[in-house]
Amino acid sequence: MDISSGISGILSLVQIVFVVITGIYFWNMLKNQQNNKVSIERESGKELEKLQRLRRVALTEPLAEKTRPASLQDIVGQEEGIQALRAALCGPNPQHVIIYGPPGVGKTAAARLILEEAKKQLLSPFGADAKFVELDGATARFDERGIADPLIGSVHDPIYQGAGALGMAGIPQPKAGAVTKAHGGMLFIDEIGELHPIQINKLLKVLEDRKVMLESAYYSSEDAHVPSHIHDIFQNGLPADFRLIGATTRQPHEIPPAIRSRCLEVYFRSLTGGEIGQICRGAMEKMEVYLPASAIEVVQNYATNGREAVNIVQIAAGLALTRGETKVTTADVEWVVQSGQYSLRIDKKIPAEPQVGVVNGLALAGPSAGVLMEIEATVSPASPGKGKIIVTGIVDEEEIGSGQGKSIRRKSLVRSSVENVLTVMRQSTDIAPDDWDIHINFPGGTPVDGPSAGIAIATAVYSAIKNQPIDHQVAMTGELSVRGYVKPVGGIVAKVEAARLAGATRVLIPADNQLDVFQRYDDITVLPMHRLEQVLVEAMSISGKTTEDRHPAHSTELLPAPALGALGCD
Ligand SMILES: Nc1ncnc2c1ncn2[C@@H]1O[C@H](COP(=O)(O)OP(=O)(O)OP(=O)(O)O)[C@@H](O)[C@H]1O
Repeated sequence: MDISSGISGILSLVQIVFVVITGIYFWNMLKNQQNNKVSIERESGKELEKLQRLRRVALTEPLAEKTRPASLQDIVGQEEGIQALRAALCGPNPQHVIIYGPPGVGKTAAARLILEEAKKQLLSPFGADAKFVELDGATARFDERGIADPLIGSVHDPIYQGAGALGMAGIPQPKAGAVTKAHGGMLFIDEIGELHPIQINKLLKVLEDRKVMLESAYYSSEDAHVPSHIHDIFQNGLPADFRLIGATTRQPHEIPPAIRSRCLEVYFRSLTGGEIGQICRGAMEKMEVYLPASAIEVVQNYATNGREAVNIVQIAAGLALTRGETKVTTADVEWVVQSGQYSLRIDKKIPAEPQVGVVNGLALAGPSAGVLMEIEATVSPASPGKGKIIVTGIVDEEEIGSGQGKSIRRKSLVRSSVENVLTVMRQSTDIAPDDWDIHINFPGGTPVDGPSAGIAIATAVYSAIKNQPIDHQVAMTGELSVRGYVKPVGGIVAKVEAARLAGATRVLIPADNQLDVFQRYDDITVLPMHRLEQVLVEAMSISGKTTEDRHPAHSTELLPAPALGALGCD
């Protein structure tokens, strides 16, 4: 055997060993892959089985869903608000809307139903498949890096999206947000006042453009690997033509003006005890249980809104149903209000009889929640020109503009109103307020502020000094200028409504606040006031004559100087 044949033998052996090793390597690799596949399939099989087991479990329909209003007619007490919603959204040119109102009075329920109502209209642009998309402004936080934004949408860049096919190929993927999901339908943003200012700005841009433009540093219009639909999205935007319904428990002035100016503003009001009772009876029927009148009365006394009413009925019904009964007892409801620590609801009513120095003022307890607010004044003689003023039950000082980088502290507006009242009296009347110690009180435990109590404060002080009672069936609201003019105030509809619900027969409002809708009320007369003299005549005329007797057709002309001879017209 020569050397060369020995070498070639060794080489062949090495080759064989190499081939065997490579073969074993690939065989192992295949086996591993096979094993992986089998274990993934086994794992996936187990998960699927778990999922199917979960899907087979179904509880009965929750009582909260059973009691949810199924049509706009089921929503109690919000006729005006629903009419405004219909006008805004059910016509041929629907508008964006913001619904203001206290919590739990039917804002969400109405918004959820209005799209279906709109679809019934022949000229409505909403198609049969138009979607209603909901988002909660309080939880819809966006990511400042733009990686996730449930409202506007975002781009999953390859670096974040993992090893999917498009990610591997380095292609950014646009992800639609709620504005695009709502395209062609309605986008409902509950608690819209809680959205971050940047989100509001982005939303405004979408409302303006009716589409969303998305950006990514990973996108190149030249890249031939990018699929055409992604080119299309980056170049033309994602469609986002929808109508916005925002709901908020905040006051209108707390909502950014830019969004307010693009929306029709709709107000839902707080519910009366009677309306709470009606909601209670509706819930009872839907839950197929029975509550005696005394139990409904307990709910009426403790629930301050529709949601609380329905919750109390649900828990009380739960107690009865677990006993195997469908009759809910008054004791069940009492137990729920005690254990739930509900507070007794106080529906403010007008006083039983005329009193000296006590006047029914009107205030706002929310954007569309008016309340009757008693204002009382007492006086005692002081040394001439040395009288003191005490004002209690008010906000002393308030901070405004906080949270927006700048805040200022200002003196209470009620205190300013008191000073205006005294100026008017000093200048134009035969009474000298500086000769009296005057105590003005706003009872009720909730500090009040705002200028709209001006005419009420003046009436209370005037009545106390003159020792002349004020008609207990009159309520009033209006700012008083230092020259004795009655200036307009906010929330007039809610305030008139509160006066009406409290049992007032006449309500005095600034002439500039007069609305046609007030003519429709048949249980209260709304009288427009220009000057304080008119206010005093109306407030202190308790001879039993009606307003019609005194001023036919509710004349808004300036009255002659009042017989009271106190305040002169200027
Ligand atoms: N006016 C109403 N008429 C009938 N049911 C009502 C009314 N208001 C509230 N409810 C009941 O309370 C539930 C909750 O009401 P809804 O969510 O509509 O209130 P909301 O005003 O949107 O409150 P929030 O501001 O807290 O979201 C409803 O599903 C309904 O069962």
